[in-house]
Amino acid sequence: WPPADPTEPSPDADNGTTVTHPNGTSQRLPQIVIIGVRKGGTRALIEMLSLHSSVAAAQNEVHFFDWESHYQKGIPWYLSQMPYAFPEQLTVEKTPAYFTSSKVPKPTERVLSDYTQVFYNRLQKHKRYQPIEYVLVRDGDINLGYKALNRSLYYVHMQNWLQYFPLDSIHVVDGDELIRDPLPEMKKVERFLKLEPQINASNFYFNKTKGFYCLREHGKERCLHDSKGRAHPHVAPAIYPRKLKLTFQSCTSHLFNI
Ligand SMILES: Nc1ncnc2c1ncn2[C@@H]1O[C@H](COP(=O)(O)OS(=O)(=O)O)[C@@H](OP(=O)(O)O)[C@H]1O
Repeated sequence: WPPADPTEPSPDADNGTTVTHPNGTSQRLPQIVIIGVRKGGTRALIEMLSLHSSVAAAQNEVHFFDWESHYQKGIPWYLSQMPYAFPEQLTVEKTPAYFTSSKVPKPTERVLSDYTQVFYNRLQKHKRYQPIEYVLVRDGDINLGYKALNRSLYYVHMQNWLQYFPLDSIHVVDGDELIRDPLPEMKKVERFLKLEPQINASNFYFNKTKGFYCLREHGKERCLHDSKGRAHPHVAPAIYPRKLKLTFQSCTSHLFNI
């Protein structure tokens, strides 16, 4: 399907939530949002979900709810970032940064507020505050100010999402399983989204060179970009203090309790 063209004029449909193309496709706000977690396999998930004929995915990360400069552009801009989809298709976008952004889970008020304000308030463009890069361990203790570490505190971030979204509207994909054996994980996603079962074993093949599963669609094979599945640097075990391991353990158990 033709990707969203940001140079096109803003949509002016009645409610601002659909733009129709002559071939019967339209841009619609996403029914599915992959909120994270960063480096958790979100690109693999959205590409694998796109194998389903009832799914149309936004190609790029949209960063609508977490980047003030995008958010200020309003719903019409968000809509313009969406793929053209046939009526029976679900639209999906993925922005892993949503998961850890404290303001994002509270969408209704923000969206309504934006909807009324956006035409009147385009004056200010804020640049995101760039956090200082912290190190993993500081003074022998865990540095929770280190972003990469903080993002891993799933329990903390999930609490925030659960304040505004019922648990049954959230599906957790196991990123390790998505790497090890993607098909069962994708079948669970299909079931959660109530999609007709369609993704099957022939959609995946293991690529020995890449060391990951790649995708096969209509006879065409493709792997994820080279930036996905890179070798990780070796970290000396001494850098992990005991406390760090305990923190991860407790987070994991909370996540499983959800
Ligand atoms: N099939 C397949 N092919 C390649 N990579 C795969 C696949 N399935 C999951 N992964 C894992 O996805 C990790 C990147 O996660 P994200 O796409 O969420 O990263 S990002 O936050 O959008 O940058 C990426 O992390 P790295 O291994 O560190 O590159 C992969 O481990």
